[in-house]
Amino acid sequence: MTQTLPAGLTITAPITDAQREILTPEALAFVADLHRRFEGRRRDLMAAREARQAALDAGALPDFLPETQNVRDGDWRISPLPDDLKDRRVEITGPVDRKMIINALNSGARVFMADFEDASSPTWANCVDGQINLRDAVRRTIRLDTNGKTYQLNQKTAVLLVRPRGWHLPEKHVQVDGETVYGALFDFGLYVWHNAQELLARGSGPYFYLPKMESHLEARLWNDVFNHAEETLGLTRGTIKGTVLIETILAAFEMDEILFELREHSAGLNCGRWDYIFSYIKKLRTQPDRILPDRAKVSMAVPMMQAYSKLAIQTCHRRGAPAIGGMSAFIPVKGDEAKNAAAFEQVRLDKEREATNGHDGTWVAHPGMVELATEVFDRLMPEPNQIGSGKQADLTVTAADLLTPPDGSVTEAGVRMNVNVGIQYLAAWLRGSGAVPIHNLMEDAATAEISRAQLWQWRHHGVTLEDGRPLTPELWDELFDDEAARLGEGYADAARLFRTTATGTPLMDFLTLPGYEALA
Ligand SMILES: CC(=O)SCCNC(=O)CCNC(=O)[C@H](O)C(C)(C)COP(=O)(O)OP(=O)(O)OC[C@H]1O[C@@H](n2cnc3c(N)ncnc32)[C@H](O)[C@@H]1OP(=O)(O)O
Ligand SMILES: O=CC(=O)O
Ligand SMILES: [Mg+2]
Repeated sequence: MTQTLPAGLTITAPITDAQREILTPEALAFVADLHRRFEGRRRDLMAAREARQAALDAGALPDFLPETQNVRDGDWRISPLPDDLKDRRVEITGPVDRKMIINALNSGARVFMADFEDASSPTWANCVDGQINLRDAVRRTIRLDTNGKTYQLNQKTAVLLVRPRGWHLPEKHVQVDGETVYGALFDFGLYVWHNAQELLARGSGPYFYLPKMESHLEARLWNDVFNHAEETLGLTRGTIKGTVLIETILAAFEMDEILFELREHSAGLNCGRWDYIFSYIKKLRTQPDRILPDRAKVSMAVPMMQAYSKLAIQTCHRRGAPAIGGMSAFIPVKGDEAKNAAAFEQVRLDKEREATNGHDGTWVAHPGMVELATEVFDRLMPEPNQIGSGKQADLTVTAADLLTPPDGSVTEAGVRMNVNVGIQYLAAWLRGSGAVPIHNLMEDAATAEISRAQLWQWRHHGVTLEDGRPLTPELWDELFDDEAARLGEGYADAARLFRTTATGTPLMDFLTLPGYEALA
């Protein structure tokens, strides 16, 4: 069977019969229309990111924007939340793999975020088969027979949210009028085209998580995309809902503005703590007084991360919006009772901190953590959410609170750990797996980004290690090469790529961009 493509659109990848059901001429025409309308603005916004980075490289610091003071001072609220997004106490996340989708929807969590972003390696097969899986999940026909086991949906399942790729990631297999289509519009467009009406008929809606934004103008672009999609698909204005991940240091200064831009479409904010740390390092990379200690020491308990989380809670609640917490990397440990108990204890402490601060829900990485997180939020959040709780209402967060790095040193073990985990993760990503357990922790693209950005920052500034030795380029090379050698020849390609992303000048924007060139 040959594929009829809309005028001007080409696909440079093989298409299976099953994928043809997603890549229909009508759905692709919708994607092409989104591209033609919005690609110019996307490109301008990426150029604005570069200009902002140049100012930060020259020594500027992020601050609250003077030109949007009226938005911060104004008395407005987001549109009322749909019923199925009022109580989001526990949200599980995972890649768009068929088994994971079924397991996550059955996990007992209130919400499942199906991820085309940090947890997915964006191979063509992952991206398009992920859409097949989501279509079947929405229609409740999803089923998998594997290893002698049948997977299908329980009667009661989680509410489905989808995270498309960020504004920066191309979908290299699709061109419109000779230009590459970007992943955000491809993932969003296909999902909303195939599922919006079906979701509404089933009492839910087209709901999204929006990643990695750096300004309210990027949120405005998503809002305009939503408006246009609603008009095209005959949906009532405000049907599409987006929860924005505050996971860049710049977005932390524009939380009110982001909610305002999306106010008809907003379902709140989330603290994407991993990319937030990556963004802090990346944006302030040239500034010697902003060096972070070992990755493991930048926990949610440190002042700068507490300021970020509490500001998200205060901002959201003032606007009638939920403030969802973030992800703890701990997952159940098989075959070691003590380590397993310690992992559960870490998650319990993290979720208790979030619920006590006033978050309206949290993320877990594994079905084994759903019960624990639910118990914590049931105990500390008796209402469906904490929007009216008044928690953090009197808080004052300054720019310095968000920008002051935590105390703590850089150690040889910290350098080695970043190299080891970064290479292992990248090797898995290059093989098509975007989320993997490493040293009993869940790791995804954001881990690798933090790791290589730290390695770059520590090398660039020649930090002094805790034991007094300066991290010279020679010592850095020695530690890197030693860790890479320990992993063995099977990791050579990943090690080479990881090294480039941890040393190139200036620091590369995203390791997934050069990585994507190597993906099928
Ligand atoms: C920074 C951020 O962006 S965080 C958000 C993005 N990251 C993620 O979403 C990562 C989510 N987590 C995962 O992908 C997985 O937990 C992993 C890859 C880390 C570990 O997965 P596994 O190696 O399969 O773990 P494990 O063997 O313990 O799994 C046991 C069962 O739970 C299932 N499972 C594990 N994690 C999940 C999940 N997040 N969603 C659904 N099912 C899951 C497995 O499929 C397996 O099912 P089975 O018994 O039917 O075969
Ligand atoms: O996407 C979530 C994060 O922490 O990064
Ligand atoms: Mg992230």
